[in-house]
Amino acid sequence: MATLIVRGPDGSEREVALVKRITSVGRDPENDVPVEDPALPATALHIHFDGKDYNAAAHDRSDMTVNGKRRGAWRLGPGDRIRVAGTELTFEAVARTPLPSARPIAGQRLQALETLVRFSERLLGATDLNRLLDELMDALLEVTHADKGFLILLEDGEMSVRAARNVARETIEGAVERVSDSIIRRVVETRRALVVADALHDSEWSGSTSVVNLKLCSVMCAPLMQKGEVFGVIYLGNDNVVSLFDERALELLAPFAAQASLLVQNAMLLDSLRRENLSLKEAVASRQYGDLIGAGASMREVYRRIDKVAGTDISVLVSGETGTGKEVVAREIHRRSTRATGPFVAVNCGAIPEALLESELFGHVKGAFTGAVATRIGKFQAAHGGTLFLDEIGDMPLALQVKILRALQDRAVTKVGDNRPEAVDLRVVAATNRVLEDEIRKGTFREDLYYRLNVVAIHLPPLRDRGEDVVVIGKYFLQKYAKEFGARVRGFTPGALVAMRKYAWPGNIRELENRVKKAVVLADRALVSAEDLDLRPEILEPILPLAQAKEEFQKRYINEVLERNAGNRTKTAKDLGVDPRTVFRHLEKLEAERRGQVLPPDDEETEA
Ligand SMILES: Nc1ncnc2c1ncn2[C@@H]1O[C@H](COP(=O)(O)OP(=O)(O)OP(=O)(O)O)[C@@H](O)[C@H]1O
Repeated sequence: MATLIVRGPDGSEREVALVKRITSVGRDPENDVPVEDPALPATALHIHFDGKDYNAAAHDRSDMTVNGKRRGAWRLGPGDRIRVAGTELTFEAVARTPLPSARPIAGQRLQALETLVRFSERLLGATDLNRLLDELMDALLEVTHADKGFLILLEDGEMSVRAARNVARETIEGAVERVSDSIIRRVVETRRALVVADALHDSEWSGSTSVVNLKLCSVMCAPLMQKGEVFGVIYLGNDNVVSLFDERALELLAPFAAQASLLVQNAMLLDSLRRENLSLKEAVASRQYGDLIGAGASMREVYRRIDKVAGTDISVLVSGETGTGKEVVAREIHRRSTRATGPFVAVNCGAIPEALLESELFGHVKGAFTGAVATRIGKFQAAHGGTLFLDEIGDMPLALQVKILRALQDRAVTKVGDNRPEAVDLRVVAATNRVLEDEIRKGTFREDLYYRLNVVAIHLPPLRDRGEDVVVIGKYFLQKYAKEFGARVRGFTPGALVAMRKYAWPGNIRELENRVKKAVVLADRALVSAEDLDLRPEILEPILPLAQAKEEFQKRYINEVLERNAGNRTKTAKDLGVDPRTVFRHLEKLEAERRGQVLPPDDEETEA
């Protein structure tokens, strides 16, 4: 490294290393080389290093001589003597005495640790990964005195510059092209930090992209590691000072990089969770209708019907297998109706013993039967001004069906043991998982009541026929219960998603909810697996006779294509390369199945 021997007018002598690109000499203490010489101008000259040579230039026409001759500017060679006023400077291409480190490291370790603690504290409040990384780089520039810093992450083998900062705490534009570089490659390959003292003159690195593009003199690069793997690097440089970094500076950087690795990994995990959360929220929001989640064609048809009937007082009959959301639909109708501020009263007709059902529905007067110690109103009166939800209406005994029909026709009910009818103003939504038409045929359900309740029918498809909705609803429950139980679970494994799509879900959404809830409580990993959901291969794919398996597949496949085509039968037939009558026939069969009927086999099927 080049040096200047500085001799003052009093004969004192000292050696100064030329570590900067431009070194100023003068009387003013602000200069890089201040000299106590009253005759010397405030700044007398500059020595400029152009990457190859050192050039002296007189400042403001000051009287400068080199080797006894007056010069305005001069390319310096070994032993050249510069004189201004009473000061003499001798240029040496190499240091005469070993120089102390360019920057004293003592005390910096403490400063670095303090900065690290401050940074860690900031992490606790950090909400955004990009800002956090910028803060990390700013802290590192402060500690190491680098004037440029880059945090580069390796994602899927690709380098991406996640933070690029200069001392002014500004983002360096176009950083990717500037640093994609052999120095980084070396650090990634060796997994070891690297210091380059005088990069412009180091034959190994002087051609590297970053050194050329950023005109770097000093470079220090350390890996960010997790479980022995490099996932990024911290790259620091200075374009002004050579030999800024040495082994001791590396020692300073090492704990910082180790801690930063943890912090960055954590922050990245948090960031990905936040992003996943947000996209799930968006997905749920775009697939949500009140408390109902799902946006497949069949559910969109359900929403359309709810929209149509909600504002009226029309009776609605909701049908669907157990756990498909019939009560949620009833509540949604109520919530969107003009009765929303009134009560919503649910009665499970199948769960109440027959002897108690009448009094439960219509109330009783004191002494009406043994145990009737006080007069009580029934569910009909409780629902006055609101909506009465009659769940499992198919389980209602015939005798009571007559009374319900009368109450709905007369808009009045009479308590058990009383003979004074009371007016009630309510809307009825009934639900059933039975096929009521069959019950009528069997004589267990009254046709007149059926028509009274079934002014508009809403059918809820089973979960297995709702396509991708099963995943969206599953993720919604996962998120909900992870939050409720403070669990660290953040998603499903790909295997779990496949299993969820394959499984038949006999208990529908209630079963999905229960399985996910249990998995969230018990899971000890971030991702819930098919095993956590108790979806073992044997319950996913029961072995069927080939003909039945073919039929099942065909049914599912046509449903899927129909779903993709938003229910358009002609397009579905065209896509499947079949006659439209095949699709119509398929839908007829589904409808018959829903009613529990069996259609005669087609010619095609008979042949098969
Ligand atoms: N589309 C949906 N999105 C989110 N949650 C749903 C959806 N459908 C149903 N659920 C939830 O599934 C569970 C079962 O729903 P609900 O009780 O309404 O079903 P049901 O058809 O009335 O059942 P049952 O016939 O057994 O009375 C509830 O916890 C409900 O909140």
